[in-house]
Amino acid sequence: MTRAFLIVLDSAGIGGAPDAGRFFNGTQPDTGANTLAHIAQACADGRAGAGRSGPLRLPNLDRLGLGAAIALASGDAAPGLGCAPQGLWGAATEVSPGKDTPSGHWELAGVPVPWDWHYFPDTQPAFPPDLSAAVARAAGTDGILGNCHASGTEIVARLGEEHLRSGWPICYTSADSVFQIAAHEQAFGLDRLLDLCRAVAPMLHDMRVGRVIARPFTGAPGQFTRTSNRRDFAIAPPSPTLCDWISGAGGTVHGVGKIGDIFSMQGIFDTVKGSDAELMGDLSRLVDGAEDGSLTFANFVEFDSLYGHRRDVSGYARHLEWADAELGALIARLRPGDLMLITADHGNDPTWIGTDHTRERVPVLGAGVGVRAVGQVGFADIAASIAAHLGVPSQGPGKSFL
Ligand SMILES: O=P(O)(O)O[C@H]1O[C@H](CO)[C@@H](O)[C@H]1O
Ligand SMILES: [Mn+2]
Ligand SMILES: [Mn+2]
Repeated sequence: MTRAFLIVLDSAGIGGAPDAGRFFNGTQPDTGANTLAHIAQACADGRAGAGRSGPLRLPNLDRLGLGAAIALASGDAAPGLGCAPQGLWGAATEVSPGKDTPSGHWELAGVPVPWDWHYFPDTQPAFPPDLSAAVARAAGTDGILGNCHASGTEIVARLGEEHLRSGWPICYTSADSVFQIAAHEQAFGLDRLLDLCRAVAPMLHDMRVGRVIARPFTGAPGQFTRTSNRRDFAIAPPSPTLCDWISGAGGTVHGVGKIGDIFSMQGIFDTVKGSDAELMGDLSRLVDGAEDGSLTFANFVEFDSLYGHRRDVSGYARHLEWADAELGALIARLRPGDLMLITADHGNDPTWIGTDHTRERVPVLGAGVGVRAVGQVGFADIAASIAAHLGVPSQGPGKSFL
């Protein structure tokens, strides 16, 4: 009996990326960014006391080797973490030329990104006129709102009322290769928003823009809130990923959270979506019920979307402490032959300047294979290791660390 669980804590980086100086938040390079170490430091210094208090408490992740992984990746202090590891632990470095979710996940699944993404300039307007016109045409409106770099919650608060008045979709981008469309679920219509994103996605993908993201929101002016009906329309991976290797060999791949969107469902048998709390329930059911030979591939996005981009240190710390307790309970229920790897796809340091992701190494923490220091590895080695665990040939550049 062998099964694998690959869990991505979206944006839970641990610093130390050797190429961080080539990635930016505004004009400031990401050199020195360290999502988890800086959160631990803020907690220890009493700067993360909203809804929680004291040092960062992650006993289950630390027992696997989180504190040791942070020290290995960056040498930065992470107060409260750093007990003697009792699991598999190491730090992974990305080679893809992007610090976004598809780049990270594809490389974790054995496929580094072979092209340079297209990014929109931080100018107003940010989008070329023919693109804005094509989006308005597809929406059946006389124009679009936004047309700039923005944080999603900020732009909805600023332009939501005008959106209700004009009916025009709010289009914005970021330091990532994304084209995001925000619209009111009831006034504009959720299905209409999803249809619009689906319609314009091929045009954006042809430009090598990684994702078109539907950003539905609800509520009245002054209290707009985004809903969990977000949907990512991503470019398909350039070559077969871990999901295809496994499904091609007859295994089942279950997606939890954004995984189906990130891989355009390629090689994925089924997928569930919802809040992180709902997804943890889904993951728990799969720990009980996933088949022999299967991969359960889960993404928990709220670290990134609710706390990292919002630069909310206390919120990020609370979510980490919640996830630590939940994952600890799941680890205790693993069966002989199960491998659970816990990692991340990029950083999003909530103590950093700006609102964008940060280029960082990520933790590699494993349960089910005893105590093992795997050292510095590559993202693609994670795919090779899971393939090896499941007895499936690896088709990527990575090497198994098992
Ligand atoms: O500010 P919000 O809308 O959350 O958007 C963020 O989420 C996008 C995708 O993860 C990033 O590119 C960033 O723009
Ligand atoms: Mn991500
Ligand atoms: Mn993000």
